[in-house]
Amino acid sequence: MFETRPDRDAEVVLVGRSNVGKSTLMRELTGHSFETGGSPGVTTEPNHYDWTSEDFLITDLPGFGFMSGVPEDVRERIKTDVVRYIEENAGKILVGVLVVDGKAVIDIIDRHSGEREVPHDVEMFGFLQELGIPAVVAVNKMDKVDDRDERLDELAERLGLYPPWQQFDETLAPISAKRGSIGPLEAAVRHHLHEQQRDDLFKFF
Ligand SMILES: Nc1nc2c(ncn2[C@@H]2O[C@H](COP(=O)(O)OP(=O)(O)OP(=O)(O)O)[C@@H](O)[C@H]2O)c(=O)[nH]1
Repeated sequence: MFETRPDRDAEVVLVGRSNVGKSTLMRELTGHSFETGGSPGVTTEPNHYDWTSEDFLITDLPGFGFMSGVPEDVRERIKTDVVRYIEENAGKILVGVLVVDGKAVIDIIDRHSGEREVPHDVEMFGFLQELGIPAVVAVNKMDKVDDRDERLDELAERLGLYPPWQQFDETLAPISAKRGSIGPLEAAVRHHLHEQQRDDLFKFF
């Protein structure tokens, strides 16, 4: 882990609500061990690591949304910090990975959708796109989901992507971090990295 943000140009960030399995996923991606399943919302600062199979920085941003025992103003501050971090580093962030709980995400989104309310996950997805950062949604805990395609179609729809979800496999990556099956996420991230390398190459012509 690094104390402050290392001076590297290529970065992938991980964002997500509390308890979606971000630490479990980080362990799979980096080989480091992290505290998992402890009290939610323990991480309050960005943590930087090396992505083992690629030459870039992977940053675990603090979880946002509901955290039991954490006061509202602290939660708000964490979210503001996360947003600010992404804005300030947007030029270097190659991909934003939004981690969601595949079993719970639809209910959570629907519960928080209203006239004056945009659910955090939907908001974050839109925010990354607004900043021109390719977003990949790591739909975690798929081992708990029976009606897989139906769920993923529903999620696509909530994010403004027209089903069937399979059209968006660079954006929606069903995974199970706990079981170590994260292939779709690695493939989606690589897709965006290569696309950007290609764009960079074309700039010379
Ligand atoms: N069934 C299942 N459970 C998972 C999976 N990934 C993580 N979990 C469980 O979900 C719980 C939360 O996982 P964490 O990795 O601690 O989640 P987190 O997002 O880091 O949580 P915070 O520390 O609150 O930000 C733990 O009990 C994990 O074992 C998965 O793929 N499938």
